[in-house]
Parts: sequence; C-alpha cells; structure tokens
Amino acid sequence: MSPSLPTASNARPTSSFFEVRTTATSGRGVFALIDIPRDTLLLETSLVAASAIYKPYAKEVCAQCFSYDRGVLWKIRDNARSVVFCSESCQTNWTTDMPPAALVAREEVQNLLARKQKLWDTEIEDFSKPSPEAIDKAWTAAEDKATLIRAARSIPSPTKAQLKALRQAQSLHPDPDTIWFLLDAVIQSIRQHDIVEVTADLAADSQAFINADDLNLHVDAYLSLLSIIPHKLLPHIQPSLLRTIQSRTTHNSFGLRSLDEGGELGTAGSECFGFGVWPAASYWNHSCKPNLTKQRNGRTWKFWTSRDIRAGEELCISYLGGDERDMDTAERREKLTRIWGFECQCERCSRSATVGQS
Ligand SMILES: C[S@@+](CC[C@H](N)C(=O)[O-])C[C@H]1O[C@@H](n2cnc3c(N)ncnc32)[C@H](O)[C@@H]1O
Repeated sequence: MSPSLPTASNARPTSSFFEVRTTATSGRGVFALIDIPRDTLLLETSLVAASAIYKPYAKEVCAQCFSYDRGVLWKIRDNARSVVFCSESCQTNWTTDMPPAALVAREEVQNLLARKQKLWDTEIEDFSKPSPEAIDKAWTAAEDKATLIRAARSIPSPTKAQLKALRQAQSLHPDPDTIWFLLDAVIQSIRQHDIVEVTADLAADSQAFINADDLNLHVDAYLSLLSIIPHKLLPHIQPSLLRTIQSRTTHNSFGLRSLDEGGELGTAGSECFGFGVWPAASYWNHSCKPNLTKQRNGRTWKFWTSRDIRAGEELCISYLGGDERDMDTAERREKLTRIWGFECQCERCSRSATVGQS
C-alpha cells in the first residue's frame, strides 16, 4: 500500500509518511515514519483559521485566491465590502462561501472604517510586550463593557449604562488590519465549527501583543465589532475565539506574498501583503537547512520533500523563505529571534555554535 496523503482538513495532520511528536528543544515537530524520496508531496491544506490583507494592498490582492500582480488594481470590485477579485470565478466562490450575515458584517465594518478617517502610524517604536497578567486584565475589563454592549443591542429597553457603553464602542477608531483579521476569524469559525479547537492546539504565545497599544487595538476591534455587526453574529464574537486566534498568530502565521519573484515560490524575494494561519501547516519546525519546500497556490499550501529523507528524520521548512542560504549563523539567529521570538535550535545552528561555522 502506498503512503497516504493527509487531507488535514480539520485536525493535527496525520499521515503514513510522518507523525507529530515532541522534540528535545523545539516543542513539537514532525518526523518521517519511513524513508521518503525527494519531491514527494507530504501535505496539502487549505483550511485557514483567519487571514488578513494589509490595508495598502486592499485593492491589489484578490480576496479569494490572494493573487497579486505587482500593484495592479484588480478591476472586479465589491467596494461595499472592501474586497477585490482577479476573476469573476473568484468573486463567485468568495461570495458563495460567505454566510449571508458575514457579507452584511463586512459592509458594516467597511461603513465604520469609511466614517473614521484616522491615519494609522505604521512606525512601531515601543516593543515592550504586555505581560500575560496585563493581557488578562485588559480582556476582563473589555468583557465588562462587552456585556453592556450585548445587552444594549439585545434587550428592548436598555439602561443608560448599557446605551453609553454601546455609543462609546461605536465611536472607537478600530485599526483596519486588526478588525478585518478578527472578523475573518469569526467568519471562519462559523464556516468550520471545529476551527477554534484546531487552532487552540497550536503553539501559543502568552505575550502575543507587540506593545500596550497593540493590545488596546485588539480590544477596541472586539468592542467595535460587537457594536456594529448583525445580531445574528453576536453570539459568535467571543473573546475565547479572538484570544485563541490572536495568541496563535505570532508563532504560526504564514506571510501572504507574491508568487512571481525570486527564491522559494510563494515565500521569499517577494512582497508581503498579508498573513494567515493554516493550522495543519503549523507543526513543521524551522531549520536553517530545511528538507522541505513549500508553495502556496491560491488558498492552498503544499509541502514537498526537497531531498531524500530517512525514516526518523525531522521534517522542517525554512521560516526565512530561502534567505537562510545567504546569512551566517548570527544573522539567522538574530532574524529568527526578532521576527519569530525563538533562538534557533536547528542542527545547522547547533553545529555551528560548537564548531564556529556558518
Ligand atoms: C509553527 S510552530 C512549530 C511547531 C511547534 N514546535 C509546536 O510545538 O507546535 C513555531 C514555533 O516552534 C518553535 N520552533 C520552530 N522551529 C524552531 C527551531 N529551529 N528552534 C527552536 N524553536 C523552534 C518556536 O517556538 C516557534 O515559535
């Protein structure tokens, strides 16, 4: 019997090629169960927990397949929902896949953002991550407001305090990238019921916010969503969902990049116009000498062996997307620590740390 390709539709991937198990230094990793020849397709997954296209690219990236053509504006537009498409079939697929209330929710968010013309500072200078206690405190305070807002929107005669909380939430200036990402998490959780459990299994970051402002942006986006989206979606906007997805994003995101330029297809040498979380693809550890290559095709990520693999070897991708080839150990470690927040323990780095190679 030939090894089966996992579908990885709704759980930690299992396959006759590999298994997920605990490593000595890097949490869980994926290990080959058998010898695997070069160029073998090991995993194909299109299950996305949430994704976002950065605001400057909103008219240049297809909302369905993430196609990007060097800044060309796509002509098929749905301005009311702030999405563009590279083809009519992408528009049809995107629209058909959306629950009707989600389409209305996108309109409400777009209306809100169009009214609030705040210019967002992209230069981040403060990198003091809030502690887990500060994060808990902020969400607990938000929950008190959320209870009032939910009541103001749901009961026939809300109290003054409930109406005040609703008005305050409606006057917030949510950050576009944050509110679109959180709304997408809510929409995906409606479309795929077990996505929260699947995402919760991923490596968590207890300090997932860049700084206190970033934490506030998330809380504000949560309260804004509660204050404007259709009633039908209110029960789906739960802090547990938003906190789960947010705390998994830093360790498990894949950059959305143009597919047409240098380096490994879909990863390096290209512009990054957004990001997303593909849970089944989030168990590969990083290696500075990877034995897998990855490629995105539309919403699907595929992973292949880039050389012959022996049973028992760990299967790794490069989080540096090919840049690792031109960097020395110190540069690689610096970049992985800065962007991904871990000190690389891969074989190449560990060897060079002991024998002084790059
Ligand atoms: C996408 S997850 C990979 C799976 C993860 N090890 C787990 O247990 O779920 C990325 C996280 O794995 C760990 N990791 C991945 N590659 C590593 C490496 N080369 N050295 C040390 N830690 C690594 C880091 O904590 C990183 O944030």
